[in-house]
Amino acid sequence: MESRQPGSPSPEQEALAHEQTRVSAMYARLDALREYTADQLAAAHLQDRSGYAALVERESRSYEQARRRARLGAVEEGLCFGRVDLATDTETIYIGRIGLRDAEHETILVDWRAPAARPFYAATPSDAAGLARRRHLRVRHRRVIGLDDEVFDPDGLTESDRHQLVGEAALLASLRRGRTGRMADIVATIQAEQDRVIRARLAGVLVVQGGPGTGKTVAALHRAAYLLYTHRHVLERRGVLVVGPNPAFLRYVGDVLPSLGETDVVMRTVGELFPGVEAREHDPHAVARVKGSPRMAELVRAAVLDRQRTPLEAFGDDELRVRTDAGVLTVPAETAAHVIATARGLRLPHNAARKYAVTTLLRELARAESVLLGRPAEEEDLPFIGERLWFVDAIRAAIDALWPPLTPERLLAELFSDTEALDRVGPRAGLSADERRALARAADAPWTVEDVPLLDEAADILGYDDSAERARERRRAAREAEEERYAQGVLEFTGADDPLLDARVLAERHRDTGPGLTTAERAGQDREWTYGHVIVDEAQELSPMAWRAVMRRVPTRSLTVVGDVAQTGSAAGARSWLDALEPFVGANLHVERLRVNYRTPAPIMTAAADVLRAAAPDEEAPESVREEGDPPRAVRLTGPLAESLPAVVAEELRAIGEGRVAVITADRDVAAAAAALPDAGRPYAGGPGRDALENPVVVVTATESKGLEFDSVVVVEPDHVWQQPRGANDLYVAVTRATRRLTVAHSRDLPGVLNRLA
Ligand SMILES: Nc1ncnc2c1ncn2[C@@H]1O[C@H](COP(=O)(O)OP(=O)(O)OP(=O)(O)O)[C@@H](O)[C@H]1O
Repeated sequence: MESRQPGSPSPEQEALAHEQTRVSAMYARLDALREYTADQLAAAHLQDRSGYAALVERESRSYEQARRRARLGAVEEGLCFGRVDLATDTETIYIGRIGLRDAEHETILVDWRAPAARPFYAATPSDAAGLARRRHLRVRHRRVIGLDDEVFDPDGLTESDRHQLVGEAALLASLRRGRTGRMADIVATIQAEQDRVIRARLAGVLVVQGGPGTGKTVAALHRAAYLLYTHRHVLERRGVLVVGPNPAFLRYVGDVLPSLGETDVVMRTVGELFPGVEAREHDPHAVARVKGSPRMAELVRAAVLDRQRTPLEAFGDDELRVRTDAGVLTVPAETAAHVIATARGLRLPHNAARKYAVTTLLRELARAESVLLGRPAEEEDLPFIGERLWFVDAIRAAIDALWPPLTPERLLAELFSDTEALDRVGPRAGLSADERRALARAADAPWTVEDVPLLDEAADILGYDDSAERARERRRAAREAEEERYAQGVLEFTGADDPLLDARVLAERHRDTGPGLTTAERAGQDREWTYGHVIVDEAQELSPMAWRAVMRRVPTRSLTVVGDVAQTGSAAGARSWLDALEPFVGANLHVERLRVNYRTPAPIMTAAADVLRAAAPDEEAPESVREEGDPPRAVRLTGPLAESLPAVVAEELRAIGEGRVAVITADRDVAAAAAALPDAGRPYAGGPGRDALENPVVVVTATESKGLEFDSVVVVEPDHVWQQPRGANDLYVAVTRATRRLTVAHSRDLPGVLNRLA
């Protein structure tokens, strides 16, 4: 063994000092860049505003500088977290949240998404990816406080030694941290199987199937950041959409992308996909099953056809008769029926075909009027007379009865609140009497999450009356083309060769939408926006109708679909990925499986695996990365929850110290549990703006707990969860939310699948 002089630094101290020098240089460079960006931003603001060219140039500069400043601001903590030493030469590469070059343009830090950073994530003991060593740097407030090395040079290492080295220290340290109620990024510890998911190609459908805690969500979010970095030119303009299961979940994961410096992502629940409607409540299971069925597309189509009527269908009279001041105007039966049949045959959206129906019927009514008044009119005068007749209320009402202007909201509200209409239309979509009854509701009932895909479907079939808008649109397009040509000139003139900025982006940014509106904001407000890529999380919950709404937003079918068919809780959710996606993409799926559970320690996962066998016998339980942990326990509750539950929760709070406890219940018990714990957070009761998930104690139903995690979980009355419509799946979700401790608290007998805990 080498001897050291007393007081001289140990090899580890030397290594730390060496890395500190490098890291300090990176922060110095970061500070310099921040200062430079702030100066540039100030200069851009001071620029002369007069004239279009000056305005465009100013916009271009300040937008870009503001964006750069936001990125530089987001990377303070953990700027650099890794280093690789290549086996072939002496090169070392430092990996961080962003790439940095020093004043001489030498690379001092490589962005984690760049190809050069790949070996840091891809290297495993069996495939070193060209590395001699991988080093994790632990840096807190700009100080290097620790290093973990993995040596890939196999000489001198036994097989078991090598296995122990696989990034464990850094990974386990990060997994052991108490939960904060917000998901954090994992750039420093992405594992090889996750890296494959993150860097998969942009085109096509990637399905990521994995058990609870395998990092599907976190990998999907890193994939969004990776895609935006790698394909920025395509994706910046079209944006990326992330669809998540509920607002609390989106809030829970909402920090991850900004911490990676990415803000051009739209995050929505299915209930928010239709602009103007924000649905949060779900329909009961039986109703949700009907509304999610693909037959609903037929129903919506049939409902629209049902609103396109001949006079016989609308008034029970085969002639169209309208009483006006001049007398009764009559359109003969055959003519009226022909107009409606022709309008139907146009195969245009309902509101577009309406234009034909209205003008033609007005012309026929004008003809009837001229006959009635004994003033024969020339054929070419009829449209003008028709235009005048349009202002006669009775005429407008009669035409609306034959072919009304319809919004999606009006169509569905009128259909669902009219049992006769449901009975007329339902059978055409193959709905049974029971299913039709399930759809019936009051006209003013609030929209549910399950209604949103139906509204979207209706919008697609209805189109909207857009004649005035189209004329405006034509004028605007001409103006915009002119502005774009101008912006191109400005860019060439100013030599701003930023790949993030092209003439269209620049011109768009300058237009009436105002410079503040980002791609994400514009996309979020526009129902017909199509995205460059869509990521669907907890995708097993989507019904066939919800998939139709999602697919409409990504005609290129560039999708990442993330979920676990063993956790499906919703009535019309998926039991197999192929079944769910085949109608849209055929068998063209690339499936990646994640098999390691980073959340739940092995003792809890063993109990959960018993539940999984009932929920999805074909799925394998993921293997826990943490072997050790407190064994799950069962506690008998005596008396009402208000008396028995607080003590159990207090004990858990004591046991975990810093961290969060979740009380997870069946739907029927959630109110009683929340009442028993008045200080607990109820993330779903107070709307999305509240930070209830950050409360030390949270009360949620099993369904609401999907995608979330807590240090300690108390499942109350598991038998009630078990008895829910997809109870086995719900219970599986509930028992896999804990990172450290699991308790089942019960007064009724435990369901058999939890016998291990009895
Ligand atoms: N490579 C990693 N490094 C550090 N933490 C990780 C890593 N992978 C996953 N985790 C952590 O494991 C936990 C579970 O991840 P995540 O929520 O993404 O899993 P999931 O597969 O979506 O789970 P579920 O299906 O239960 O919702 C998170 O706290 C996440 O940060």
